[in-house]
Amino acid sequence: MDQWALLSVSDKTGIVELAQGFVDQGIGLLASGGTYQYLRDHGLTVKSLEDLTGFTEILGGRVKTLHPRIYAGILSRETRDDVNDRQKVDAPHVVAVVVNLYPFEAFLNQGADQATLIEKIDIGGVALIRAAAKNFQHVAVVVDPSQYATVLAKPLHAVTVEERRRWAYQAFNHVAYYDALIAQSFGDWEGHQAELPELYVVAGRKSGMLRYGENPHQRAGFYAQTRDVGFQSAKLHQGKALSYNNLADADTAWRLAATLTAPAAVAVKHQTPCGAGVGQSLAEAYEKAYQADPVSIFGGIVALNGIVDAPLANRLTEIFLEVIIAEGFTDEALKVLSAKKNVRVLEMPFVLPEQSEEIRTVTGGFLVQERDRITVPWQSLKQVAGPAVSLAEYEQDITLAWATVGFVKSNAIVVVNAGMTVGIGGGQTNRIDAARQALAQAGDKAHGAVLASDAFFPFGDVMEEAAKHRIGLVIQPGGSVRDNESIDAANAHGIPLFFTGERHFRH
Ligand SMILES: NC(=O)c1ncn([C@@H]2O[C@H](COP(=O)(O)O)[C@@H](O)[C@H]2O)c1NC=O
Repeated sequence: MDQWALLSVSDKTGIVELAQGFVDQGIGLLASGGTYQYLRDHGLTVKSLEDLTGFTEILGGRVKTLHPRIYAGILSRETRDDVNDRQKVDAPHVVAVVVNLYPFEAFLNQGADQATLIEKIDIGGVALIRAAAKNFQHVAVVVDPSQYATVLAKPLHAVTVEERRRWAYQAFNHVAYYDALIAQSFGDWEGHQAELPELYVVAGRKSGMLRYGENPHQRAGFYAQTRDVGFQSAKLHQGKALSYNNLADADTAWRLAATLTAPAAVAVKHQTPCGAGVGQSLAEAYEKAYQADPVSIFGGIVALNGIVDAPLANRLTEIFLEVIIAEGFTDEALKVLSAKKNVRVLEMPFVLPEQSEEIRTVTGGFLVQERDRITVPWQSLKQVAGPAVSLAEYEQDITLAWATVGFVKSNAIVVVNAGMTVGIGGGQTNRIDAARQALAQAGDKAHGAVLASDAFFPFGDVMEEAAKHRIGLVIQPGGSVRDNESIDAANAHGIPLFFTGERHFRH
């Protein structure tokens, strides 16, 4: 045989057809242990790599294809010296390498333990792929059964060098992704480190192209990350695929609703909450999220951290919502929602990932930070002004106000009354405008309400504004050089003022 294809695959899907295609072209088959057996069992004539090298697979498969005769066969160029070398070691002339790696990712997704995962780290397969991809001028490299149809579309000798380079590109991406998952797992086993790693690797698998990005002229895709739960495992019951903007908005709605433990509903527009409510039931929570701002919620995204039943589904369909996300839906609720074909209905668990990082690009690089986790720091909450007050009485409103303000773009002020956001001021370049916006929206509902600020008050003006609107309690991080202005104003107007000692910018 003049030319050989080397096959070593974990996933045997489609391998017989591919191998038959090579045979039909007069190309001989070389295969590693299990692949060899599989092809033989399917009636193909194949030579085992053990026969070729005279070297038996050892260490339970840890070493099976790592042999100079194999690599000479794959890596030799068509130069006189290389061909001489190849012939000197009696190596075959390999024209195609088909490998798919040990399924490390599948085992990772199943939550396999460390020892199992270590055994799923492919060594020889990666080396075979690298060798063939490096020598793409002369060798075709194939790493995934989804490529087989393309490979079989024409005889191997008719494949152009550009096509082989494209396959090599896929192969190097494949190996890089594979290794990134391994590196991330080792990082996870290290546990929390004081420093972020010197080299930061991001691995994503495209779970589908998005129709477009933020605007129709921008290309976009959603890449799922193995370690993160969330939207990749969400079940879309109905409606078109989510768009780029839908996903970004849905993330804010879902994260805020998942931050709250009481039954909660959150409405979001443009990555900013426009209404949020908590209550005894999900229906009550939604009513509040809706009443918070019945104008902005239209065409928005609503997340509900519980099970939606038919009456709630009916209420939800009274206005147009782009996306409804919930922990679950009863069958009757799904039936009700199915009448509104355009509404995307998404089911997913409301559990925030334990450990996760956020990445944002800037020109020339990317920024990495731990995700902000927002909970009221009850232990360190310090009253710094105003009359004594029972925190238990305000617990629900403080919790909602503090969580919501952490999800509103800075500068952010949120006013909450009776488990409902009555005023949200955000995305302002100064704090007093954010306060004025929130308080104007709250109107009479500001009376006795909780006002939360994502960062400290730089002046006493926000307290003065809060007093004008008869706010009941103020919670803010504190830490300004002019904290005394706010403390004096709170004392003068008899408003309890609490410092959290912790801020929650969102830019
Ligand atoms: N150690 C080696 O020399 C080696 N060479 C190839 N493999 C992998 O073994 C698998 C195929 O093995 P088999 O043909 O025995 O079923 C493939 O996933 C291939 O990537 C190896 N296994 C792990 O590294």
